[in-house]
Amino acid sequence: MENTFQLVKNIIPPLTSKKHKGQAGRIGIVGGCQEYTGAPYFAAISALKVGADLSHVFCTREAAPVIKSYSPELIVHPVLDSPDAVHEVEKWLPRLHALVVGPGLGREDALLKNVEGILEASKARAIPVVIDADGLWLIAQQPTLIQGYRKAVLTPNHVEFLRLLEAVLTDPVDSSDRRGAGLRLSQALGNVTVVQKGEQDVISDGEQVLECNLQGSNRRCGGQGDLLSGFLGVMVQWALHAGPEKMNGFSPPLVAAFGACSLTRQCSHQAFQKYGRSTTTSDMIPEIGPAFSRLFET
Ligand SMILES: NC(=O)C1=CN([C@@H]2O[C@H](COP(=O)(O)OP(=O)(O)OC[C@H]3O[C@@H](n4cnc5c(N)ncnc54)[C@H](O)[C@@H]3O)[C@@H](O)[C@H]2O)[C@@H](O)CC1
Ligand SMILES: Nc1ncnc2c1ncn2[C@@H]1O[C@H](COP(=O)(O)OP(=O)(O)OP(=O)(O)O)[C@@H](O)[C@H]1O
Ligand SMILES: [Mg+2]
Repeated sequence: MENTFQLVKNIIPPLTSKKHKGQAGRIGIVGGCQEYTGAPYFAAISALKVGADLSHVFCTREAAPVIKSYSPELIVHPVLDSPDAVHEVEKWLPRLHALVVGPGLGREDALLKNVEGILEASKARAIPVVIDADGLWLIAQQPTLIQGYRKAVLTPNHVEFLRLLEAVLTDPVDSSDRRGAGLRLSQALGNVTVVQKGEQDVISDGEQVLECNLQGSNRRCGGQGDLLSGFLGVMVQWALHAGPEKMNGFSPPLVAAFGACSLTRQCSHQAFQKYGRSTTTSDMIPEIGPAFSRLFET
């Protein structure tokens, strides 16, 4: 794993006085509905805390005031359930470096239809997309939406991964062979990167497999995956910007995913050392800076 940490270090843009606001990352989160406001908040704040300059949330009308009230740092657009949602998001796309689609999105048909349009518009502009949570529900219904799009990264948990396997692979596959199953799924999706979260995170782009088994914690409180998706939104565009020559033969999304997984686990580890059983995802947020320094700035 040591060498892979070096690859992540190579993609981190230096902090210098020569840059203007926005150059380290402008990220959009697509998600947030009546039931779920925490998930898009976690994804959006983690993007900022890892180093993005601006973090936008595109959510439903009802969810917006709630998400805004969590943080003055987020830019919140209450557009996702509007009749022209796709256009409302599309007009921001030229100003965004990456999208994270799914945290707290819910599964309402009308919203998923809008997200379909947003994904098509993002692909047309070659914008990297991280797809998580209910975004993966949509992909399981319609895998062709991201088929062959190498700037897409999927971040399924255990259940979401099994759902994708079932939807995408025609032959039976032994899901207990996590490396083999991840490789097969990625290949079947045309080399979309797949991050299988779990006791070890298994990451594959259909050609290679990386595993992240950095010590995390035994707390499984909700929201940790949302933090991961926000980190990845930022890191995937850092990695693509750094270019393949800095990757030692790995693809940029693979290196970015390894970085995001490591950082999530390190934050979980540090928060658990302080709060033990009472650790929640909110306790991981103040750990982002120290965890990042520890892993990538030493
Ligand atoms: N504070 C919030 O607003 C949060 C909202 N969330 C949102 O909640 C929505 C549903 O996400 P879920 O992740 O619950 O997905 P699902 O609704 O597909 O539920 C998966 C279920 O499987 C269970 N499960 C997880 N790991 C398992 C394992 N290894 N073996 C067996 N069962 C397992 C979970 O407890 C969960 O009940 C998404 O929109 C998500 O973003 C979550 O991100 C958590 C935090
Ligand atoms: N058994 C485990 N041991 C150690 N770390 C784990 C374990 N399971 C998951 N993780 C870590 O927890 C983080 C979130 O993964 P998880 O599977 O809980 O995602 P999720 O269910 O999508 O979370 P969320 O509640 O945000 O939707 C990842 O960094 C993953 O590495
Ligand atoms: Mg999740």
